[in-house]
Amino acid sequence: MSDPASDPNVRETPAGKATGDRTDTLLQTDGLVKRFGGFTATDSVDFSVDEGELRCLIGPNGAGKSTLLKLIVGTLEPTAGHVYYDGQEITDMEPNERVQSGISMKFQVPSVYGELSVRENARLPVQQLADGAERRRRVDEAIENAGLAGYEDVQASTLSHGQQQQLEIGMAASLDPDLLLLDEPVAGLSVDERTEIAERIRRLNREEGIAFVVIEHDTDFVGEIADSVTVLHRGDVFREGSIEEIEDDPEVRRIYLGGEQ
Ligand SMILES: Nc1ncnc2c1ncn2[C@@H]1O[C@H](COP(=O)(O)OP(=O)(O)OP(=O)(O)O)[C@@H](O)[C@H]1O
Repeated sequence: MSDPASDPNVRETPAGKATGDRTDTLLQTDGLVKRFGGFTATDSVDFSVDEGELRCLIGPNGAGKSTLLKLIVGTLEPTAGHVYYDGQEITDMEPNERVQSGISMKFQVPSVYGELSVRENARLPVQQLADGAERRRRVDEAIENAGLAGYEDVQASTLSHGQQQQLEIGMAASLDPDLLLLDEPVAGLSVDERTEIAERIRRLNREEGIAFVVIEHDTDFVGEIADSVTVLHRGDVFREGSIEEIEDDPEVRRIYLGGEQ
């Protein structure tokens, strides 16, 4: 990564991180707008994540949560606004470059290949690595992080839905990210599977120092894992705070329970 302070083409973050006075802001969006035709999915979103922070993103259906993550990982282009990561503007950076810079994402739609084995799946994200020993280490680490040691040769389609989600999280983590974005990683899972994934996420956060943004609807799960919570509503940040502050906020209750979306 180039030194932003010496590169005149690199735009500094609004927080001024790109200079010598580093803050611990890892990701920041500034006025991020995404329109689909005449519909505004995200409306001037200012959102930030600190290094090593575990932030959950909640909000009613259609609030713009998935859209915001796709804008951060670069699979959608913003209509307006900026994205900064580790002190540099990445708004125009290709998704694969963002991955190399340390942003990884597990999408809402499962992307494990059922006809491949666990090990073959785990090889996919790291197949570009030239160093064979490093590649094998990352594959083993992905399987270990997914809690699937002993399942290496099992066909992925025979895994439970929870194990497949864990495999995907392990694969996303094997890219050695500083920021991992997870879109509803426990949707449709049993209580036990959710607990296991909560532990997995917490361990990656504490032991590997990976910062997370996790989209999740279930506030019990959010309470188990989150350092902080952002509520998105009608495409913009509505509230930010601890899970206790968010749960006690009557306006948040109103947008969830009042049927207003
Ligand atoms: N490719 C697209 N084309 C048109 N509209 C879209 C597109 N993607 C998303 N939208 C719309 O943008 C809005 C926000 O969608 P998004 O998926 O970001 O919401 P969300 O908060 O993640 O919702 P959910 O909790 O239901 O997954 C929705 O009204 C959705 O229909």
